[in-house]
Amino acid sequence: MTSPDPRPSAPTSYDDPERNGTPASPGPTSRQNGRPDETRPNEDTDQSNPRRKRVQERHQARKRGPTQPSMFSRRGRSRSPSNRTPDDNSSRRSRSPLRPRSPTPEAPKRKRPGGGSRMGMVNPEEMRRRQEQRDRLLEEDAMRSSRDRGVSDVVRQHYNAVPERGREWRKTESKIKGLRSFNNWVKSTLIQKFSPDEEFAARFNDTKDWADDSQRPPPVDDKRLLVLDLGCGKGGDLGKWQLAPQRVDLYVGLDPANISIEQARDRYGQMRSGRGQRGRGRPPPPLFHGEFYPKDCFGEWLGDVGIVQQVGIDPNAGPGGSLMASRWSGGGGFDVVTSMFAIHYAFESEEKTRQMLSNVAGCLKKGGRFIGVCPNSDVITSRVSTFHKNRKEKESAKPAAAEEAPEDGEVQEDERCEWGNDIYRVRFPGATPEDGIFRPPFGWRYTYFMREAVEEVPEYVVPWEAFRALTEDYNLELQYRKPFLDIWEDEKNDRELGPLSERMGVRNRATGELNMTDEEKDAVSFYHAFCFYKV
Ligand SMILES: C[S@@+](CC[C@H](N)C(=O)[O-])C[C@H]1O[C@@H](n2cnc3c(N)ncnc32)[C@H](O)[C@@H]1O
Repeated sequence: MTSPDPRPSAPTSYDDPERNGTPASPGPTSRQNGRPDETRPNEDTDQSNPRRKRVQERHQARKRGPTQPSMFSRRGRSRSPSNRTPDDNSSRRSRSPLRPRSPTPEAPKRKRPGGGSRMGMVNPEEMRRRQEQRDRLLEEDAMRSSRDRGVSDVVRQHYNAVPERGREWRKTESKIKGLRSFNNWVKSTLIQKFSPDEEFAARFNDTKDWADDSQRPPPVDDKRLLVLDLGCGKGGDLGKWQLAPQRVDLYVGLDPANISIEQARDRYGQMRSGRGQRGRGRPPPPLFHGEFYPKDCFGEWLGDVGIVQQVGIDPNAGPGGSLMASRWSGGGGFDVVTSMFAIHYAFESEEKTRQMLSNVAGCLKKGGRFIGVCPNSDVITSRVSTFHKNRKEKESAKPAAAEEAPEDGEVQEDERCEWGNDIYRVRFPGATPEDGIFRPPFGWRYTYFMREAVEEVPEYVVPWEAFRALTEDYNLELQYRKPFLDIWEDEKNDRELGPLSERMGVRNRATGELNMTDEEKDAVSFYHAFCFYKV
C-alpha cells in the first residue's frame, strides 16, 4: 500500500527556527478535524506553571540507566536504511508465531543447466496442479492487496474530506463539544505525564516544591524533546505539544491523508506567526520546529522520510534484527512517538501491525516513550459476548421453526453485532466470536460512526493482550494503560490537570461534574490510553 509522497527533498541540516527565526511551513488557516479536537495553547495550561510535578509520578516506579545522549550528537550519524522497503523488513524477520502467513507464489525460475531433466521427472498432471496452485495464490494475493488498498483509500479519503469548521463552532455549536474537550484533555494528560524524559522528571523529584512557587522559573530544561506523531491528522495536538512540560525541539507529523497534512502545516504556520492567538493570558511558550509529510505509517517503512532519517531510525528494531547491531546503534533518535486515535488502522493485518511496531521501535531511542489512545478491546469483547449471549437466549426462547439455512459464509442479519447511541455506532458487518475473544488478532473489521466526525469508516479491533505480547518483540515495555473514564477519576483532582479540565471546558466549574451527556460518556468509554517504554 503506498501513498503519494510529495515531500521536498530532505533538508541537509535540521534548522532550529527558534535560533534562526525561519518558519518551517507557513500557512494561513486554522484547523480541526472531528473525533479528537484541538487545544489552544493559552487555554490549556496555567502559564505561570507550565512545567509541573506530574512528571515526577510517572517515573517514580521506574529506575533506568542513564538516558541516551541528545539527538544532536546523533544527527550526523548515517545509519538510516534509506533504501529499505517494507519487503526488506519482512525478509529479516522470523515468521510470526501468531498466524502462519499464506505462502507466496514461487518466483519464476531461471533455466539452469540440468533444470530440464529435473522438470522431466515431474509428471504433467503434477505440473498442471502446481501451476494452478500458483495461479490461485497469485490471484488471492492480488485480491487481498486490492482490498487492503481499498480500505486504506476509504480511510484516507474520509479524513481528507472531514470539513474544517473552525474553533468557535467546535466550542459552541458542536453537538459533541463535551466529548471533544474531554478527548483533548485525555491527550493533554498523556502528554503531560509521559512525554518528559527521566532526567527531566528526576530534576523535579529533587525540587518538589517548585510548582508552588509561581514566581520562580522552572529549572533550566536545555534538553528538548524530539517528537514523532503517526497519524497526526490536521495538527489538532500541536498546541498540546507546545505546552509539554519538557520543551519540544522538533515535531514531525505524518499521515496518509495529504489534505489533512496541508491543513496541519497551515495550522503550524499560523501558530508560528502568532495569528489566531487569543488576547487573554500570557503568550504561549516558544514554538518548536515542525515538519509534516503525507505518509502511510503502518503500511510503509519510515526510513525514507528525510527528517526521520536525519533524526535516526534503527532498522534492527524488532524480531530478527541483529541484537548486537541494535545494542550498539542504541535505537532511533526520537524521544517520543505518539499515535492518537490511529493505531487501530494498523490492525488490518499482522504485516501492518508489525510494520507499525518496527517504525515505532525503530524511531525511538532507548528510554523513549510510545504514547497513544485507541479503542479498548475489553469494551468490544464485553459488548460482543453479551450480544451473543442475548442472541442465544432469544433463539432458545423461540418456538422451533424450520429455519432457512444461510448461504455459505453468509452472516445473518441478527448475528451482526452492533451497538452505540445517537452520537456513535460500532457495527460489525461479519461474524464475531461468541466469547468476544478475537483470534487471530488481526483483520477484525467494524465500521465506526461518530456524529459530526466519522462517517462509517472501517476500523479494526486492537486485541490488547495480543498487541501487548507483540510489543515485547520490539523491546517496548508497557508502562501504563487506562480506560478514558478511569483516567478522569484518577486525575480530575490533580492540582494541574484538574484546573486544566476546567479551562478546557471538560468540568463544570460550579458543579464539578463532567460537561458530557450520558451518550458522550458512553462514547468516550470506548477508548483507552497507553504508554510503552523502549527498553
Ligand atoms: C481520528 S484521526 C486522529 C488524528 C489525530 N491523531 C488527532 O488525534 O487529532 C485518525 C487519523 O489516523 C490516520 N491514519 C489512518 N491510517 C493511517 C496510516 N496507515 N498511517 C498513519 N496514519 C493513519 C488518518 O488519516 C487520520 O488522520
